[in-house]
Amino acid sequence: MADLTPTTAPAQQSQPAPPAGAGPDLAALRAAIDNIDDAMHDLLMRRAALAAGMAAGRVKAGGPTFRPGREAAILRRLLARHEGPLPRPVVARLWRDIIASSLAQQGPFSMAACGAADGAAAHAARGHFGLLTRLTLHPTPAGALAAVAAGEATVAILPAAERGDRPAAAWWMQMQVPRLQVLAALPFLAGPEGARPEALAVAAFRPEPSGRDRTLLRFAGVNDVGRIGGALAALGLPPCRVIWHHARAALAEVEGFLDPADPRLAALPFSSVQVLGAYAEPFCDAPARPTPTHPEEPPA
Ligand SMILES: C=C(O[C@@H]1C=C(C(=O)O)C=C[C@H]1O)C(=O)O
Repeated sequence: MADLTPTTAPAQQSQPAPPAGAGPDLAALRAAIDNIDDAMHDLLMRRAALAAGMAAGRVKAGGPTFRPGREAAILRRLLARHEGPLPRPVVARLWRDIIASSLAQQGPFSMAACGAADGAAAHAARGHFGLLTRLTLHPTPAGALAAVAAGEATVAILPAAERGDRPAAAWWMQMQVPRLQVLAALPFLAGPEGARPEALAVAAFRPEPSGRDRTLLRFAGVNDVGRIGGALAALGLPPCRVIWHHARAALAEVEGFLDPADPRLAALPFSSVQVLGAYAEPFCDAPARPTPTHPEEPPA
């Protein structure tokens, strides 16, 4: 691990003199912060060069540059090891911006969200892919999906499906699969346990597992939606959630990353079951453990 202990060596010789009254401790701490900033900046430049090199060197062999499963695994690892006063949402914010910039290093990347600029989908899109990623707004989810299908945007950001959505809002019923797939849920850092994703990202390629995933299954022509949960559970796929629509369609969310060729799907007693995609299970936030500044008092 890098030695980040405060040193008195200034990072730059041209620092302004500390204000009158500021003691040597303040100057030493500021010098330590300057050294850390330089070290972080060096590492960020090295990271960006590696990401840019992946695209330039065709390491990805023409496959998609956007790999949400890998992104989720990175954030999950960092959030799990995180401690101290820096809030976890800040860690997620910083890395989402770093990753969004590395996507931009690797080729064109843009988003199509439905709704208004201050709407939920645009907010989730900006939160996940940063302020600098190109965003186009579409009046309907179908418009955002059409932009991705036409290659005008890399990902569509759509509100997460809810029971009782009007037909025009229930985009999952019409989405063209397998060409389009759900491959991420936003935000990755969820609120307290049980919080649902605000939005889903859809693109024209297959999702990849992140290690902890959920798969979305679309059922069409369903006469008795009440049978879906039991039928899935009987095959070892108990759904976390089933939502349905009066047009005899249902959307079930199951634990794990399911391959569309998984034989259990063909064994389901429904005429049409399709994998709509999968996403990394969001990380549930818990208060960061504070770093003790004093040795703990022994119990009385
Ligand atoms: C660097 C990569 O490309 C993208 C950027 C990532 C990053 O900045 O860590 C991770 C996954 C990809 O979406 C990669 O595939 O590893």
